[in-house]
Amino acid sequence: MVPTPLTVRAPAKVNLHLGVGEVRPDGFHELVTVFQALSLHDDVTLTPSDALTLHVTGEGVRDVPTDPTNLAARAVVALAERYGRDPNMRIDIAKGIPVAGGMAGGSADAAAALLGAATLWGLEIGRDDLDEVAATLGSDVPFSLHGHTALGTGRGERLIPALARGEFHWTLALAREGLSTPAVYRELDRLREAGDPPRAGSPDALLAAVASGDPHRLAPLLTNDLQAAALSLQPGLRRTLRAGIEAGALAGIVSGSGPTCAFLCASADDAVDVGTELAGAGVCRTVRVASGPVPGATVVP
Ligand SMILES: C[C@@](CO)(OP(=O)(O)O)[C@H](O)COP(=O)(O)OP(=O)(O)OC[C@H]1O[C@@H](n2ccc(N)nc2=O)[C@H](O)[C@@H]1O
Ligand SMILES: Nc1ncnc2c1ncn2[C@@H]1O[C@H](COP(=O)(O)OP(=O)(O)O)[C@@H](O)[C@H]1O
Repeated sequence: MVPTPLTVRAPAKVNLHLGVGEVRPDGFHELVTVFQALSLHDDVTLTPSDALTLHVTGEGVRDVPTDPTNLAARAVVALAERYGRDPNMRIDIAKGIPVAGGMAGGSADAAAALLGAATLWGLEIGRDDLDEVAATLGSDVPFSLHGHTALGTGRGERLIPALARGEFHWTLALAREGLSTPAVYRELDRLREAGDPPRAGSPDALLAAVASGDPHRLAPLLTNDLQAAALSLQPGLRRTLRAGIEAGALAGIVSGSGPTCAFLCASADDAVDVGTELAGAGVCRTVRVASGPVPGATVVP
């Protein structure tokens, strides 16, 4: 019998608010963050096989490992070990999320692989069990499973769903080179040792703005403590951020650890206009438009 493949789609994210606290004894930083899942996604297809193999196509394939360090492979192995299953399968990843772009592409693949493997094996486990395995794979993986808009605390893995009304429209400027997440956290630590860069306050006003559905109210509240560190490592991003505002975006922010810049726009049409101007200005590798919030990892019927 020919094995039946199963495809799971998982979204990119942007941090609308990213407050970075102190370094914990385990090396992670204490976070208060508001995630939003966006309509830019990876598709992960699992096909039962007699070996665990990986095949990657699409955005940034050159930089995605096809060995057991790939987060989707690690997800399948972690779940197989926990529930006594055979991890052998073919994993096909169609990437739409920029690699090392601060948009949780690897986490999306891990979340998709977890949900896919649990579905293929018919595991009767709850979301809590899946969340527990997800958090061992990366701080952002639980959010990639859940999607929508959520407040994240701890190292980002403890989630509380947040209310969001309507649809927010984004233009994303993808950079030529990626940024390493640990390097950006280290750069923030260095900047904080050398001075006292401003810190994000409480996310309460931002959460109220997201609930109102009004992008004009949300725009001035977008904040990211990692932005100063990302700009310090890639100073050219300042130009990208300026160009997006000049093109008519309501606000621009580095997405998570960067270097993708995310621009909040007043409408879907504005997002396309901002993208066209940014592409013409030569300040980024390429542009995408996206909207949010969208659901987390979902089996594609
Ligand atoms: C910065 C954020 C914002 O959402 O995402 P990206 O922008 O990279 O997608 C996350 O904190 C990244 O989450 P994720 O990419 O899952 O990171 P992990 O694999 O858990 O950790 C990678 C490394 O980042 C640093 N790290 C991560 C999370 C955290 N709360 N404190 C940290 O200091 C640590 O150096 C850790 O070893
Ligand atoms: N399935 C995967 N997709 C993308 N990157 C992966 C994957 N598995 C491992 N990685 C590695 O994880 C690192 C972080 O990539 P990614 O998750 O795309 O970015 P970010 O952490 O900035 O959101 C990259 O250096 C990449 O080589």
